[in-house]
Amino acid sequence: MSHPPPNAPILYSFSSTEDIITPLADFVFKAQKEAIEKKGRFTLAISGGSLPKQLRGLRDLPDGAVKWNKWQVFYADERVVPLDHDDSNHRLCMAELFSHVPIPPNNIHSIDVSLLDDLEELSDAYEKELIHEFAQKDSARFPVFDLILLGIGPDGHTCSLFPGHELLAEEDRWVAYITDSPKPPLKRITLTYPVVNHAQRVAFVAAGAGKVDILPTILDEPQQGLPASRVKPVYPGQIHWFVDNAAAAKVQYPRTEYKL
Ligand SMILES: O=C(O)[C@H](O)[C@@H](O)[C@H](O)[C@H](O)COP(=O)(O)O
Repeated sequence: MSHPPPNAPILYSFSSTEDIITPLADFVFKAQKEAIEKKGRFTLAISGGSLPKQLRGLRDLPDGAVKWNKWQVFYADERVVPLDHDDSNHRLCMAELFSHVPIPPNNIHSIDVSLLDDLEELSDAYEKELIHEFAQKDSARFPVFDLILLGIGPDGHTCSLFPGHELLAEEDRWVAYITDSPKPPLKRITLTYPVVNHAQRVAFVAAGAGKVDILPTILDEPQQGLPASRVKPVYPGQIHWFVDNAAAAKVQYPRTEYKL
């Protein structure tokens, strides 16, 4: 059976980093509304960096608009550190977003910190957490997240999938670990491409001049195979890029206007 080719990414570019906040909140809001109407729940994976802060528009939506109790949140990648450590993506997401909204703590799936010394066990346990959420309810080979929110590094990495790393070729596991991250901390777990590429939607957020030299390679020369370019959700999955003009200054890829 042949599958249609992946959808082309949609690029939205805004005047400033600040101007990303409202459309991004609108986008996440609509994604959760559609998912909850269809299936009664919203599954989200989220990474760290500046992304959690850029989601602050969600905090300003009218009370009751976001059905926080229907959200199931996983981390697209996580540093293998205690949950209150400065490097923890969970700590960051709690501080920037989740501690400000009425989401039940059990709906936020953090790593099992009793397993910090055994990465194999830790990533297996996180995979089991995903299986519990997805396989029993959806019975698919790979989880289909309603939305995965990602950043990119200046080297084109996304999640903890780094250029040239053997994990780029992982085809089976849902969650994998690395002990040799080129960027500290060394130890991380990450969702793999089969999971990222089965999502219904992926949204990348990239802002600031620090991304200006890598974005053209990711968007205009995907054949170079940088980790972020390898995110190609199977049809009908769709990638959306939320960037600012500083980051997109050298990108040729056509822009689309975001409609609120
Ligand atoms: O894993 C890491 O070490 C970082 O979290 C990294 O993946 C970050 O998310 C990107 O570099 C985007 O960073 P900004 O969001 O700050 O641009």
